[in-house]
Amino acid sequence: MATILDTPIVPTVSLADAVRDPDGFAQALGGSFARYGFAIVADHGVSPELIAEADAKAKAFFALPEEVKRNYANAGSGGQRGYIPFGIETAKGAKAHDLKEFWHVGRELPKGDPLEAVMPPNVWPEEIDGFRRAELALYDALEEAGRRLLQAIARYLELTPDFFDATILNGNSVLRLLHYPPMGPDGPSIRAGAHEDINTITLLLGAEEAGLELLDRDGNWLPVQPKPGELAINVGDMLQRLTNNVLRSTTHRVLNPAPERRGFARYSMPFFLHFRPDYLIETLPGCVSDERPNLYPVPITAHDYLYERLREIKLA
Ligand SMILES: O=C(O)CCC(=O)C(=O)O
Ligand SMILES: [Fe+2]
Repeated sequence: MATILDTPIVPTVSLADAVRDPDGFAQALGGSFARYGFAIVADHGVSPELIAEADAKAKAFFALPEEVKRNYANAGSGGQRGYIPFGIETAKGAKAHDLKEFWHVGRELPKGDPLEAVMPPNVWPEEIDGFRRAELALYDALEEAGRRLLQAIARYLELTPDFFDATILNGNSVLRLLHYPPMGPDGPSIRAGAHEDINTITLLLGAEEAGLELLDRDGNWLPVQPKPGELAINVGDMLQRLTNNVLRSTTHRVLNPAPERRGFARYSMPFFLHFRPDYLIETLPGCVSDERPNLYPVPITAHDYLYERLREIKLA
């Protein structure tokens, strides 16, 4: 049988180019969002050692017995911190829950910080040595990569390049460590139902195991196939709203792979980059015109918007 060589549909862009040719990179990134609603980014500055360490600690946690993991299910924080067991998150409007368990890491705040009112404290599994250090290091590195990507997005939108820096300072960003267990050959076909992300942009690591698909502007489901270590980036609802849908929040889902890979678990690590809670999401004037009237005339803070949406996916 002839081998079909898979050429990834969404092309890879290199964040290293942002230093050499900031405008060229901004156009490449923005063009990928315009065409696919996703971008794949190499040379993002998050070191392979850091990724491997964070991944190993997450896997060690998920390998713990269910009753131990449940000690970290932190019902009081609206699903924003600690362990979220199987059977909770349900894509908006979907009947079946997703086949995944996950862990949420949030921002570490100095004691007494006023933001404690809206950002619950982190919890840490005491069974896994070095978990806290590894996950916080990845959180910081992904936040910095996200800031650099937003500088390119600002250029693409013809804003000053540092426009987003202040909007994400102390943002309510969340690192999600995900585990989808292996399935039998006859298992269900969907690992995570079709959804959009709520936040500003998402930086996803660990999507090299097949299954992630995006819904493109023509209504086709296309595979997202980053190579190991590359980041898959998508725009979330908050940036869609701010840009009056110039940048679209792309629907995506995770399918169970072909039967021969069904016996493998999927571990992925999306970083949901958020605006700071008091940032007022008010349509950018440059994204409104006669042909594109303002779809969101009433502004909303990032915090209020987040909680509206978390209730819809049964996390709050
Ligand atoms: O597992 C993945 O690769 C994607 C996860 C995802 O889309 C999400 O958790 O929002
Ligand atoms: Fe997602």
